[in-house]
Amino acid sequence: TNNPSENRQTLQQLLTHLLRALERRDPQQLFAWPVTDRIAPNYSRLISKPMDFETIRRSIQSDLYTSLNAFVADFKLMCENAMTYNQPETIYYKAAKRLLHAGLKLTGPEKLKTLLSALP
Ligand SMILES: COc1ccc(C(=O)NC2CCC2)cc1-c1cc(C(C)=O)n2cccnc12
Repeated sequence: TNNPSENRQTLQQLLTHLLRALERRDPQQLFAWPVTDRIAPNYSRLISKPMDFETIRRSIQSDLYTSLNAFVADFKLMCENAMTYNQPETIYYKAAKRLLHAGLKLTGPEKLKTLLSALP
């Protein structure tokens, strides 16, 4: 519809659905909350824009994302941060790589067509 508030609500519903689908692929909840310097030494010095699923959820709820692309950009940032800070042989790097590929498939044009066709 061309009703902005309806469109915003639909986008929020879509993003919340995608967020849940992505969170399911992080059963160990390694991406659920912000990484602290306590569990990852020097993290805040090395990673300039931290991102995690809880922060993404808050952004959806406060209408920070006005497009799917903005949501996907934060998701990719979250995965890329983990592949920057952690060495390739760590569980965090490997989990981030798997999550990134799963996420890009989920938000790719093919899958989105089916999702969008299911919307009201
Ligand atoms: C919210 O962040 C976390 C929360 C919990 C855990 C955790 O449960 N780690 C145990 C699984 C093997 C030790 C790890 C992390 C964690 C994420 C990350 C990321 C995402 O880089 N990380 C990097 C180094 C050390 N720990 C972590």
